[in-house]
Amino acid sequence: MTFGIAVGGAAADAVRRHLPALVAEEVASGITAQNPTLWGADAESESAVRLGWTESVAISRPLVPEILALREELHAAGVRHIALAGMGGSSLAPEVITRTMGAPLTVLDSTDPGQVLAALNDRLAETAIVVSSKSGSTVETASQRRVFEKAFTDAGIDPTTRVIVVTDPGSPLDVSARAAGYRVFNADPNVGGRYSALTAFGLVPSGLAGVDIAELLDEADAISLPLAVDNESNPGLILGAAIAGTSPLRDKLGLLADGTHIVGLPDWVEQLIAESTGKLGTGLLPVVLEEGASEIENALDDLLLVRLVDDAGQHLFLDGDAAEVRVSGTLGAQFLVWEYATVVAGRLLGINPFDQPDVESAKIATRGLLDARPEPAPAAFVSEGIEVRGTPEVIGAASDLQSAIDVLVEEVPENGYISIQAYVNRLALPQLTELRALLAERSGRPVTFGWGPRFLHSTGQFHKGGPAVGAFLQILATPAEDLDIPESPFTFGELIQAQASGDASVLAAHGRPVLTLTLTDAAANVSTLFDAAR
Ligand SMILES: O=P(O)(O)OC[C@H]1O[C@H](O)[C@H](O)[C@@H](O)[C@@H]1O
Repeated sequence: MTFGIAVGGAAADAVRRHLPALVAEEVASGITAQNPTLWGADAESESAVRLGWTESVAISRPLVPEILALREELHAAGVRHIALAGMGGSSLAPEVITRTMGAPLTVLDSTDPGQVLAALNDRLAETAIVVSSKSGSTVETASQRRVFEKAFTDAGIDPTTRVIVVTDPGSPLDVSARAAGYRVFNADPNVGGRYSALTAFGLVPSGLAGVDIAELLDEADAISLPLAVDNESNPGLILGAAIAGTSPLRDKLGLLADGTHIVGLPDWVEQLIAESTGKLGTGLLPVVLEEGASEIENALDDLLLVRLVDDAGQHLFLDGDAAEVRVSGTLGAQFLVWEYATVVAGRLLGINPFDQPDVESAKIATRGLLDARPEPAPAAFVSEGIEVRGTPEVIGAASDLQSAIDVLVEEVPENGYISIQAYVNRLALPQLTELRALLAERSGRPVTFGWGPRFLHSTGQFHKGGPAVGAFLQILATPAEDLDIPESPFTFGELIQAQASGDASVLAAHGRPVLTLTLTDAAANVSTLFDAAR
C-alpha cells in the first residue's frame, strides 16, 4: 500500500474538527499550486520561494540517469565506498533512504574529532565523498570537506575525482567547487533544506550508494494526486490535522517505529517537524521513542503517539480512546505526506513553516567563541572525573553529580521536557542513548536525545524558539585526540566545544536551565553518569 493512516482518541477528534475546513479552504490544492498566502502575510515572501518541493518528483526525474552514470564512472575508477558530509536537511534523508534500502553510506554529520578521524580512516583509497550544503556556508560541512580534500591529496589522490558537491546555484560552495573543478549537482533553490528529501540532496548520495532512486520517486509519485486534491481522504490533511489540531494541543509527538520496514524515519521527521513548527513560543516537539518507553506506558496527556506501522489498516478511525496516529506506506510516500502534513500543521498553529529564526543565534554564539577564544569557564565542581557546569538555578543548589541531575529534573515544569544533547563521538559511546529511557522514567516527562552538533540542525530550533519548558543536559567529553581543520584557525575539538558552549549560552539567555557534564575520561565516566541518572 502506498500510504495508510488511522487516528484514535484526541487525534480522531482533531481530524473530525479540522478536516472539513481544510477541504473547504482548498488548502491541499493551494499547497500543490504553491500558493504563498496560506500561512499569513508575514510568511508570504518566504513561502513564495519555499514550495518547490511539491513538484520535486517531476523536477528530479532527469537527475536519475546522471546520478547512475556517475555511479558507474566512480565504480570504474575503483570507488567502492560513498561517504556524505552534510548537516540536517542535507544528510537526514539520505541516511534514512540508504538504511531502509540496505545501501551502505557513511554519514558524517559530526565535528567530534574521533568521529571525523574514523570516517577519514575508513577505506580512503576507495572512497568518494558527497559534500552537501544548500547554503554552501555551513561550518561543519566546510570543515569536513577540507579535511577530506587534504587526506585525498596527501594520499596522492586527486580530490576532483573523489569529491562531489550538492548545493544551491550561486552559493559560496557552488562557486568554489566549480572553480576547483569538482562535479557539482545544483539543487532547486525553491526548496528548503528539510523539505529536500526528493531533490538532489536526497538522491545524489543515495543513488551513488546504490539505491534504486527511480523507484523512490515512483513511490512518491503514487501519492502525489491524493495529496493534491481537496477531499476528506487526503492523507496530508488528515495527518496535519491529527498532529496539530488536538485540543488542548498535545504538543509532544512521540514517534515510534512499530513494525515499519523503514529504518530511521523518526530522525528525519524530527527535523522536519521541530524546525518547521518550533517558533514564536509554540510548536510540536518530536520525541523519538523506543518500544516500552515510559512516555507510552504513562499515557501523558500532552503527548500524541505516532506509530510507524507495517499496515495502518482500512479504517481511518481507530476503536478506543487512545490518542494515537498510525501511519504506514512506502518511504517515497512518507516523505511527501509528512511534508504536506507539516505545512498543514504550520497553518493550524499559525506559524511560518519555512523559516528557522533561532538556529542562527547558536551559530553566532559559536563563531563569537571561536573568534574571542575566552578561557574556558571553570567547573563548578568535579564529581568522580566528571566536570560539572550549569546555569545558576541548577548548579547553585547542587553539591555533587547526583544532586545536579536531581535539580535539573526538578526544574522541568509539569508540561515540560528534558533534552539530552551529547557532543561526543557517537561511534565510541553509542550507549549514551540509553540515558533517554532512564531520565524519562525518573522524571515522568518526555525526554529527547540528540547527538551534537547534529541535533542543532534538527530539534535545536524548537529548544530555543518553541515553548519555554525544556531542561537541558549537555554531555561533552575531553577528546582523546584532536584534528586540525585545514585553512582554519581552530581544530575540530575546539569547534565542537564552542558549539556546545555557544548553544548553552543561547539557551541560558532564553532562561532555560542547562547542566553541562564533561567526561574527562569517557570510558571510565560513563557508568558513573548512568548511576547518577538512575
Ligand atoms: O544544507 P545547509 O545549508 O548546509 O544547512 C544544513 C542545516 O543548517 C541549518 O541548521 C538549518 O536550520 C537546517 O534546516 C539545515 O538543514
